[in-house]
Amino acid sequence: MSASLLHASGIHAWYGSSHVLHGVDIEVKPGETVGLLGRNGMGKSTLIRTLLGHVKQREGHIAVRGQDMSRAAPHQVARAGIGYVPEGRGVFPNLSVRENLVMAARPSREGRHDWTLDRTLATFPRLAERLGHLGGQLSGGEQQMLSIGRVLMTHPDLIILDEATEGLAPLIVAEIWRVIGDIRASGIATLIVDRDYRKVASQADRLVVLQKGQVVLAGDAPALAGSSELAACLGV
Ligand SMILES: Nc1ncnc2c1ncn2[C@@H]1O[C@H](COP(=O)(O)OP(=O)(O)OP(=O)(O)O)[C@@H](O)[C@H]1O
Repeated sequence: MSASLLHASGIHAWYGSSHVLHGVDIEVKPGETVGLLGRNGMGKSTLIRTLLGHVKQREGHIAVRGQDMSRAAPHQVARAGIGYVPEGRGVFPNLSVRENLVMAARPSREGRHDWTLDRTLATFPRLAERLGHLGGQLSGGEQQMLSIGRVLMTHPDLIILDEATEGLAPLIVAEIWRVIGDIRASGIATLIVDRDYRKVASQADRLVVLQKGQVVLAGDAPALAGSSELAACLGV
């Protein structure tokens, strides 16, 4: 078994007195695609934000490549090679597309810098056509692409995508999934939350399903996709 890229165990998280995660275990191996599923409000975003260091009221153990990150701040997790495409995007509205991309750029921990501006623009031809536009002038889909492009230019080993296709038109959704496929093919691991559970199940190597802040089902995606167990957990 290959070593973990991200390994979290016994994760608890709270918002004030509200106890949201109850001892979650999750692992992502190098290059692996893990789909995180669950109905609304089951704790997916909270788990992601806890792994990234955004939720301060937390317990449990988080390691990146074996290094303890249980109490790490978000910038330390990012520096360790964990990229995040947040729900609701996260581009600078007053900077141009080029500035948004170039500002984010940094080599990987080992000094790789293969995700150049040119490669990123080749991945997102729409952004290439809008290099001088301000982030705030872009459509929702273009902002999402810019958000993913910014993360790629940080050379992460893992990209966490939280609802990357939410609220977008079908053609744009298809383009985002194409890019997610390219990202996976390039060897970057992904942790994906998306409402389209069938799509997630068809793209992922493994699935983890949350219910009320606990893992209720986990396993190989091909075995779980289309299973009655998965349907029961998701209430579909
Ligand atoms: N900032 C917050 N403060 C207080 N409670 C919160 C906060 N964010 C989320 N919650 C609550 O925590 C629980 C888990 O929410 P979370 O957003 O993690 O679920 P989710 O599975 O990502 O759902 P969704 O798909 O609706 O985003 C919910 O009960 C939600 O109301």
